[in-house]
Amino acid sequence: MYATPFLDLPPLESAVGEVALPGSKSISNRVLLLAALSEGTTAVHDLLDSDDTRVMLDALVQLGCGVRRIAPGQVEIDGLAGQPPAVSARLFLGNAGTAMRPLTAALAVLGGDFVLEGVPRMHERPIGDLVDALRALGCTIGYLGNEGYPPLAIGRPALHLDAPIPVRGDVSSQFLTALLMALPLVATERPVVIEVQGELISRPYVEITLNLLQRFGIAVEREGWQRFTIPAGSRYRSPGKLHVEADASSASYFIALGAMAAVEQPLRIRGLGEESIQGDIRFIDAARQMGAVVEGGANRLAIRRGAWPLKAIDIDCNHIPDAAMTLAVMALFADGPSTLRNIASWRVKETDRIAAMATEARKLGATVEEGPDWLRIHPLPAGAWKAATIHTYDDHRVAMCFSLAAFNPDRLPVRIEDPKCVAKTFPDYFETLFSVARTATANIPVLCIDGPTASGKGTVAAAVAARLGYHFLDSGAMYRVTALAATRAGLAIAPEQEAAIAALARTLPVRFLDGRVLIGEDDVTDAIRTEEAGMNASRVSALPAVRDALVALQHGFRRLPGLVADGRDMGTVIFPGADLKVYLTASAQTRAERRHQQLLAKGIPAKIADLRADLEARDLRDSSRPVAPLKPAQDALVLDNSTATIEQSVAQVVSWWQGKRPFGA
Ligand SMILES: Nc1ncnc2c1ncn2[C@@H]1O[C@H](COP(=O)(O)OP(=O)(O)O)[C@@H](O)[C@H]1O
Ligand SMILES: Nc1ccn([C@@H]2O[C@H](COP(=O)(O)OP(=O)(O)O)[C@@H](O)[C@H]2O)c(=O)n1
Repeated sequence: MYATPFLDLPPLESAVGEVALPGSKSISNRVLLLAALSEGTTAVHDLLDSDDTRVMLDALVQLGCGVRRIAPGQVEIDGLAGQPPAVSARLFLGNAGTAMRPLTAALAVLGGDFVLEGVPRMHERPIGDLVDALRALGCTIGYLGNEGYPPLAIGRPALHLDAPIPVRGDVSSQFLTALLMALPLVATERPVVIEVQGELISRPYVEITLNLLQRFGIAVEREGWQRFTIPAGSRYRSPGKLHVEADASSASYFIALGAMAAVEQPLRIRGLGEESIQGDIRFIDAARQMGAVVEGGANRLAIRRGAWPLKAIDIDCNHIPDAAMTLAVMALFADGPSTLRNIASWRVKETDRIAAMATEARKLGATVEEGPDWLRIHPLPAGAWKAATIHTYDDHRVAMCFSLAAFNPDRLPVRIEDPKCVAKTFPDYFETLFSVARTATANIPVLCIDGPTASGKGTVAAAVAARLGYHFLDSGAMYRVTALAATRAGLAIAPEQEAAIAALARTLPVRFLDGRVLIGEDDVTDAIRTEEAGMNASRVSALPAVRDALVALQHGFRRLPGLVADGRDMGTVIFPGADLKVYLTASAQTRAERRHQQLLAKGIPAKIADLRADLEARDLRDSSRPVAPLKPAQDALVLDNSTATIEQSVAQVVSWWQGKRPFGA
């Protein structure tokens, strides 16, 4: 996950390969609650690991449920068989509508002393229609903030279930889902009837609910989409084991990606097929209308670009409310204006999604018209795109949708603010995107930090990389590893052994893993950091054939979404076209003192004067060698940080970087 303030997506050109998607959020949270309400233990496989499922699991633990995390994506839940042993709890449900609504209903009919609350946005998402329905059947629910919105206080009910229970269906289908999941708990002696008032929106989500209720032993009788009867004698029983399908809404971004960018080979999706029980699988039909070529199997999909530009679409989105947001960005690549209709529910989601999509698409240069329940997006021709900073409103779908704008024909980058908001349903969304997206190497930004030893290059470069979400290349480590491997192989670090050391360097099984450096399985992180290893590295690095041998390895670090490279010749030789080159330096005395501190911290005694003499010798060798000598690139910005702190140096480099980006303020 990218926990950076923003993530810059370089211009992307095509997509190829296969993705495995996280489990469905809708199925995951329903299954967790149903398992909790059942008799017996349920083993849930392929569960989505995200913010929304985490708050649900935490709530179930607080309610006294046995929850065992067996492996990533696998939990076991001991059902409460309808009676929460905890009679009072204060549950924090984040921004998860799929936790708030069903838990409200279930706890209100079971009764107790509960408070249900969430993040500020959750307290702006209406729940009044569900509360009205629950109060009508005798539940005790109070509003702790604004009337009609969470947080809620739940007390003990005096239930009367003889008359049909009315619930509005035209604001959120989650109200009906909540009642359908709660009422089997009290339909023991007589049937319970629910009547939907108004047109039921988002029906496919109700179908998921009915399908899962069935698996947990509850056969709801349905008359049209207006009347639902929970039969007398209903009792939740665990199905034992249950697999969660991959999330069809998450798949929409990759279906769109295939339609836009899988030109030669199809893009493949695992864990989801055309027969999915999730309504958003019908996004496939919309994508096909826009020109995608989609082939589906039982548990896989393959998507290719068909029509290009995409074909404009005019579509009622009631059946695919979440995935339809993806169409809004695809519409920018269409052959005419596209209209998305019947999307009033977007206004009460994580944010007002109609306003959000319109505002952000306009930043890209698009013409967008919006109404109370519709959106019309005009295509954005080549030459008219702008490099935009996309605000994401703590809404995972806004972030994921707009990532597709990186495929714009003007080859402009797109900045996504707060990229970690995708954690709600798809924590590794951007990593998954980068695993299949392709672009010319020249499009991948590089920031170089070169300079003499102990100037702070490594420290500053790693911090800048972390701030930007970029990869980090510590090129010095490669020379250090090569020198160590040569010494261990009994090779003298001298010109006579140049060819042999170069051959060794070319096939060295070196790996960089979470700050550790490995040769094969051998962890050499500490061994390469001694002063002696630094001096040997300096010697080995003066051998031209060795430098040559390490070029490809260094170029290999230039991967999406970008690279910060630290060394001596990053800006002069390895990445001469880098977007920003910084030459970081400090006085010899300051650098010797820093090294001294560094060694002391490791418990290694040293004298500042000796260290200074050593580093001056190293500077001299590094800067006087004929091949790739240490010197600032002509277009480098020099930063003498003798009197600056690490944080000040990092801030200066990031600020220079921002100045080079096309996003404006
Ligand atoms: N601006 C700075 N002010 C104070 N100490 C610094 C500064 N920059 C780096 N250091 C410290 O100096 C030491 C050497 O930094 P390092 O990043 O290893 O340098 P290099 O990679 O250039 O050899 C580290 O212990 C680091 O924490
Ligand atoms: N791009 C690079 C990086 C390091 N080197 C050499 O490798 C040695 C060790 O590099 P390093 O960056 O780990 O060293 P420090 O600056 O941390 O002391 C340097 O003294 C350089 O001689 C190089 O020649 N080219």
